[in-house]
Amino acid sequence: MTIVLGAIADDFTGATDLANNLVRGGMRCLQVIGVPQQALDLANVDAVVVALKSRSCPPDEAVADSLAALSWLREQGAKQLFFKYCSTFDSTDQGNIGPVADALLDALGASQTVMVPAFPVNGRTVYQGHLFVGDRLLNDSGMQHHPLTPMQDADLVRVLARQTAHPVGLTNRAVLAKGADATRDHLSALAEQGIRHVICDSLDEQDLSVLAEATVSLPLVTGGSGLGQALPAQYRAQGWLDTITEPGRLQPSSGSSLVLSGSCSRATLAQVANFLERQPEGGFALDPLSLAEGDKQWEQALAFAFERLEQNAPALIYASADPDKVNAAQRALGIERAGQLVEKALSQLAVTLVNEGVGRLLVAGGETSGAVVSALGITTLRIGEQIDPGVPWTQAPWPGREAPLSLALKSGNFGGVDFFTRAFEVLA
Ligand SMILES: Nc1ncnc2c1ncn2[C@@H]1O[C@H](COP(=O)(O)OP(=O)(O)O)[C@@H](O)[C@H]1O
Ligand SMILES: O=C(O)[C@@H](O)C(=O)COP(=O)(O)O
Repeated sequence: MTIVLGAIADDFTGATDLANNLVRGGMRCLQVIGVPQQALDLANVDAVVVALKSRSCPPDEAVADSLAALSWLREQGAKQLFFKYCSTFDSTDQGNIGPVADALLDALGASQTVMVPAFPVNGRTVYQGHLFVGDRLLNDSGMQHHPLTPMQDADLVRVLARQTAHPVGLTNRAVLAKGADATRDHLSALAEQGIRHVICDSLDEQDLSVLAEATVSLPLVTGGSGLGQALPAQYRAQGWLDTITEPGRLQPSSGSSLVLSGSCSRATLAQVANFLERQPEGGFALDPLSLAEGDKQWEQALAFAFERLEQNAPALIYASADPDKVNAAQRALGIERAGQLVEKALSQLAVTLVNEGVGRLLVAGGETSGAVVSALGITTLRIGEQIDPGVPWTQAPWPGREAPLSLALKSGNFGGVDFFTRAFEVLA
């Protein structure tokens, strides 16, 4: 038995986002954390998403990890490979989207791939190569203040050109409007001119469906989870998939509820504020400057969580802060150290509190989720019910416990304003 799609996601929330959309497209999908070290039973699996933490690490590391994932996915017989990055194209001039895409193309011996970040249901669209978040250009959407990958240019052709030595082209909406055959011809014409990376416009699901049809035969596609939802129909049309699978039901969850947030994105800041409005006693703020001074604040956070959990009330522990506060911490500590202090504190809280009975854990932020899930030692995730577009509940087996651990990994900018409350209602 071989899989149809093998995906490499550059962060953990992005991986669950893609897995969720593949499931919604009717595929049986398993998410694995890093390259599996043991053989997996993939008999009933159509797609595997390998979650990496390769978005913000040095480009060499991102390339090495992505190539290891590629090699494992090819061993599983994947017919098509998908490099999943953020729908807001999170990257820097050094990478990692360009270097990873180049390395994957080289390893596959392929000459061209498409770049399709759009996720229209969550407001991410691309027009004339420019990325919009809702009605704002990317560089005016809040993403210009991202702590690790500030996005200060919405022109993706220009952004990607700074990350690769190869030519970057554009397939715009006028081409897509002519349909899949015309789009395929356009891509071939660009390939003949040596254009290796093609940024693709997409305004809606119809555009994504045209792109999926035009690219189903490419060895490698890249982008956001919007394309992921459109591809399964094409795999069915190719005869590679013959069933439509309903999204799986997870086992009933049990245990206390905890939210850990290291995301400073606009949506998360509003979700933190909304939770605190509803439960003024329910939150504890971490500050990297205090964490740098020693263990005192971490111990206070732990004591706070224990108190809440004893009262059977959900606890929110967050480092999420507005750009001024983040900048001040980064100036004092350096960008990397500020982030690491937060990630370490939240991960250690997760490990201690899950071992003490937390059974429903919501983590906000991609890097943060990577740190927390890795510290928990989780290796596979089953995908369950969607809370909001791009964010499903997932489950991981938890040794010594009958019920698995229920885990929601929320991308920074995803989810409605009441997400931290409603997520647990969905689970109930
Ligand atoms: N108050 C803060 N000051 C500086 N850095 C922070 C602060 N809070 C969180 N961070 C760091 O910012 C980064 C946020 O990234 P991430 O978790 O991917 O969130 P998002 O999904 O919103 O991008 C993490 O590395 C986190 O540790
Ligand atoms: O494509 C997306 O927007 C998400 O799947 C994603 O990758 C978000 O990353 P974070 O905002 O860093 O969680």
